[in-house]
Amino acid sequence: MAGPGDRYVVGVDFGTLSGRALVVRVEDGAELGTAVHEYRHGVIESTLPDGTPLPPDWALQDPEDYRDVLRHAVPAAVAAAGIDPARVIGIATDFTACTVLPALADGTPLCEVPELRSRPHAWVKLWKHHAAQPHADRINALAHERREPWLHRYGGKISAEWQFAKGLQILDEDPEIYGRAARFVEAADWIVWQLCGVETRNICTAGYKGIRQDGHYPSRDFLAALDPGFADFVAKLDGPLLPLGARAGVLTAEAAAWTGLPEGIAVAAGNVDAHVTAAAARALAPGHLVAIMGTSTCHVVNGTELAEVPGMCGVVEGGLSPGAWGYEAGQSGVGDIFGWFVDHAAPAGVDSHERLAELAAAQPVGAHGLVALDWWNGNRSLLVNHDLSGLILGLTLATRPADVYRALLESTAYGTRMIIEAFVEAGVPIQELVVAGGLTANPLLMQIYSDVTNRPLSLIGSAQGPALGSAIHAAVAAGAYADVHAASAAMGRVDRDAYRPDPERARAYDALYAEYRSLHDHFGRGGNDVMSRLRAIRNAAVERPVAQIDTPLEVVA
Ligand SMILES: Nc1ncnc2c1ncn2[C@@H]1O[C@H](COP(=O)(O)OP(=O)(O)O)[C@@H](O)[C@H]1O
Ligand SMILES: O=C(CO)[C@H](O)[C@H](O)COP(=O)(O)O
Repeated sequence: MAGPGDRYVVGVDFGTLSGRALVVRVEDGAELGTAVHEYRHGVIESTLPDGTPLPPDWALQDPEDYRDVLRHAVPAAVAAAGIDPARVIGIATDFTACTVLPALADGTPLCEVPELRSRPHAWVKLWKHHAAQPHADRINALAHERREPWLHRYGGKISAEWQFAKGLQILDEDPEIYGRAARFVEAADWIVWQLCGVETRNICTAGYKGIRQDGHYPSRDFLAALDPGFADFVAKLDGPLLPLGARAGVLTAEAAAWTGLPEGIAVAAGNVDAHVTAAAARALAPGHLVAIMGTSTCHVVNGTELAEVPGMCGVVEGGLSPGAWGYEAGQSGVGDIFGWFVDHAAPAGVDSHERLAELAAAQPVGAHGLVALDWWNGNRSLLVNHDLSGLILGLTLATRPADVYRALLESTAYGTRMIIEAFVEAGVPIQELVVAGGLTANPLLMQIYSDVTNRPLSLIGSAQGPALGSAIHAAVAAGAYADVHAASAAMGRVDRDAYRPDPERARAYDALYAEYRSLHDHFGRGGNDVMSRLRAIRNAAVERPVAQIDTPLEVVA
């Protein structure tokens, strides 16, 4: 219940398909009201809103959809909470990342410049835009050749999802758009710019999604060697860099009118949906790995020492919270893979998560005879290759939909186990596994993760982890707490050891995991590059107009 002397903060989580606002009491983190606003354009994958076609592997968004979240979800959350908006003292946001846009010097997205609306490269590139893989390959090859010192901070490879690959793709494919982009800005920072009218950059996206290490981006020399036109790319990225929980500015009159919140309240520095969740799960102490499981999974953990973990997304000082080395790894497809099966493969009658999970839960481990590789959306960690694709091995005439569904759930658990083992082997201790995100609602999935990793699983005590994490950062930015650690202790929630591994199932999974590992290495580490070849064949086929496909008409006749 809201009390008359209470103070509140608002956290806004910008996800892949929607934005959610949450009103939280500063003193104890109580969640008082929430609202979701679906993006009108969702993920723009096959054509721009005006019908301009997009090539394969593209994923764009419309920045106006983000402003609409401020206009709709924030006032609705405040109304649901039944509080007096005048008692809100701060707002903070978190975003998917690397979700990045080219903009004019004043922050206007290039896709909002009328003559540029039909140019695909003028739009926001969503984190899962995977068409920059050739550009990531070029960056990685040159960085290895030149032994660039920052490469090991990214597990030895920069991802096609990150800023430099996406920026280089723009330069390569639409140099005019590249030239018009005075700023190349993470949506995480752009939304803060919209709220407070001041352009800032946050240490988290600059480190993990840009390549900013030890105070520097890659050298001009390196960028010029990639492409002379790319030499000054960093000038588009640089800006006042803020630690997490810092105050970026105050709410402008315009943003106050959008949100219904008081003009002049604190606006926190930008942050990432995954990273901000660690504070909500009270998991900022070293060794508490948080897996934020939804469309994709991000794994974040603080460490006291700097270690190089092959295949991780990155390690950034202060990237998760000030005063520690924050590590990130991830799986690009998790809930999306289960969703694909339900929507496109499961027959009517068993085409719901609930029904498939119920049938799959009745099976002993291994009874389906299947093992799958969870690469439906490429592989972020440990292989960092978005040309990889999915595989299901062991199908027979006896295989039923629930068997495949279970194998897909398990495949993502094996992927997480690979990541945990990579951290531990590289000297980053993992003491606790905490799960957050929408997939915590699937008990079968949670038990499988506990059994496959042979670890107890703690669950975040909130269904709105990222939004609560943002609210915690808003409280710090507003000066209610000395730092993020203190705010997390007072406002975060975790249910410790909610799932425990069963020793027999864990043993059975060890055998299946060994099979997963060997398939993983075979298809992902050069044993057989068939997945890359299939991707190239597909790309050539879809890029060719149908009329040019060589149909052997005489044979058909
Ligand atoms: N009961 C379920 N079991 C497994 N996957 C699910 C279930 N319900 C939804 N999903 C999948 O989870 C994803 C949504 O997760 P969520 O955490 O809500 O979203 P986001 O990652 O965008 O924040 C979708 O990909 C959907 O297909
Ligand atoms: O890369 C990430 C964070 O670093 C996330 O995977 C990305 O932001 C998408 O998150 P979600 O699956 O929750 O929509």
